[in-house]
Amino acid sequence: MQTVEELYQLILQRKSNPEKGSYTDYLFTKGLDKILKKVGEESTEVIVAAKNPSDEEFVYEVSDLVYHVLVLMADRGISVDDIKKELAKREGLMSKTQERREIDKL
Ligand SMILES: N=c1c2ncn([C@@H]3O[C@H](COP(=O)(O)OP(=O)(O)OP(=O)(O)O)[C@@H](O)[C@H]3O)c2ncn1[C@@H]1O[C@H](COP(=O)(O)O)[C@@H](O)[C@H]1O
Repeated sequence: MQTVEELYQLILQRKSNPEKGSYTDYLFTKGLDKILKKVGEESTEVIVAAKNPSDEEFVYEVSDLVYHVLVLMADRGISVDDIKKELAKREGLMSKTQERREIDKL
C-alpha cells in the first residue's frame, strides 16, 4: 500500500528524473497551466461524484484529485510536511474555537 508521502516522493522523483511514458512527467513537461486544468477538472469530478450514490466512484475521483494536488504541490515546492504543519497549527486554533463556543453557551 502506498501512503500519501510515498506517492509524493515518487512524484518528486519523476520531477527530478523524467521517465518515458510517465503521466507525472507528462504533466510536469506540459507545465503549470496543464496541472491547474487537471486540478480543476478533478475537483469538478469530485463534486459530481459526491452527488451520486456510488462510494466507489467518489473514492476514485477523490484519489484522482489527491494525486493531481500532490503534483501541483511538487511543482510549487510545497511538501506534505508543510501541509501537516499547517493542519497541526489548526488543531490548537480549533480547540480554542470550541472552548469559545462552550463559554458562549453558558
Ligand atoms: N495516482 C496516480 C494517478 N491518478 C490519476 N492518474 C492519471 O491521471 C489521468 C487522469 O485521467 P483523465 O482521463 O482525466 O486524463 P487523461 O485523458 O488520461 O489525460 P489528459 O490528456 O486529460 O491530461 C489518467 O491518465 C491517470 O492515469 C495518475 N497517474 C499516476 N498516479 C501515481 O503516480 C505514480 C507514477 O505514475 P507515472 O508518472 O505514470 O509513472 C503511479 O505509480 C501512481 O501511483
